[in-house]
Amino acid sequence: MAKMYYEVDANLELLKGKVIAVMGYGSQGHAQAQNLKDSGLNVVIGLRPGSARTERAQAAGFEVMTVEEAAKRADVIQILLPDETQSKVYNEEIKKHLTSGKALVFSHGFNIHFGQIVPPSDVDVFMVAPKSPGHLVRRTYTEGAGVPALIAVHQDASGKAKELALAYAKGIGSTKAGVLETTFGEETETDLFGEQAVLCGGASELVKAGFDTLVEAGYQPEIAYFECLHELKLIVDLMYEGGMSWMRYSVSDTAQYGDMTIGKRIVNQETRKEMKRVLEEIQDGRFAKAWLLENQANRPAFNAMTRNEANHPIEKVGEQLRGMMSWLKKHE
Ligand SMILES: NC(=O)C1=CN([C@@H]2O[C@H](COP(=O)(O)OP(=O)(O)OC[C@H]3O[C@@H](n4cnc5c(N)ncnc54)[C@H](OP(=O)(O)O)[C@@H]3O)[C@@H](O)[C@H]2O)C=CC1
Ligand SMILES: CC(=O)[C@](C)(O)C(=O)O
Repeated sequence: MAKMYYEVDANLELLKGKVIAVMGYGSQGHAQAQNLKDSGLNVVIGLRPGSARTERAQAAGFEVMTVEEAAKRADVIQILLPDETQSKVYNEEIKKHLTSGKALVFSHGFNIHFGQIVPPSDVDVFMVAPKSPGHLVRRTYTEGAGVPALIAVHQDASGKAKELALAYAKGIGSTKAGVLETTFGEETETDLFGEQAVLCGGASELVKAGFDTLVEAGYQPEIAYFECLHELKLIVDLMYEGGMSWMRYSVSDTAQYGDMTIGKRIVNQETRKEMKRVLEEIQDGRFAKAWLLENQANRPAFNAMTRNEANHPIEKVGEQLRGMMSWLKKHE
């Protein structure tokens, strides 16, 4: 069993007295910056002039400046910009200020692993990757808890890179939940695979296929939504709490029998073969190349697919039903 690191394994004092620049104030940036600040650390925010997030960051008590200014002032630079923009911003605004003794931090290994950013050898380069969407990184911290995170060291110029990574993980609350050590390559390839084949991609296609099957057979769209999306969260919550066995204990035996007999027809051997092909395309860089080229072409396919997905009937039905479920926690 891999070693997990917790509060006692991390020393926040290593970051006290250092200026931490969080570049970006989006899903991860707003959460990590606020958590670090609430942990008593000195955080500044780097954003592009005119960013819509500037006011929100200032309202949260942060000094906001350009990425270049923040990089100049910082001892620790956390790049929480979109993966596809990090290389350009790094080369134009960060690289020149990444002087000896500083630390460069990431929450996803994409740009290091695929050679889009190549830092100088005299700086620490490490990762602290929360295994959670940013908004839950913040929500769990405010509730006195934390989300699990991965750490990885790419360069250890100071001899303390891992200790600094653990201190940073403690600053965002993750040592309350548990921190696992990995490599930039393992985090990058498993994270890309997870979000494509299981979490976002696999799950949304499974939900839409189920919803479409029921609606096309003439059942009410509301019923299809409750069955295929609303209840999926509840079932996954049970898996999260106690594994497949706890979920199967909690659901009816009828459901468990159907689960164990029909499930393998839905996610079958062909699905597993396709998952292996998806992983190969991640490992050999084909996905990374497609994503970087898509951005260089100003995202024609990304924009078209986003528009088409937003028009799927499940989105309208879901919006109407969520409005009726007053108990549902609305996202910030
Ligand atoms: N989303 C998540 O839950 C997770 C994300 N990660 C990783 O965290 C990193 C950040 O992702 P995420 O938080 O989702 O990103 P978001 O898209 O939510 O936020 C990006 C931030 O960067 C700013 N930004 C965009 N372009 C520029 C630019 N050229 N110059 C300066 N600032 C810019 C945006 O502000 P504006 O556009 O207003 O300028 C925004 O504040 C990525 O590496 C991602 O892989 C890791 C784990 C989970
Ligand atoms: C939340 C997370 O880690 C994801 C899905 O991989 C991402 O948003 O990058």
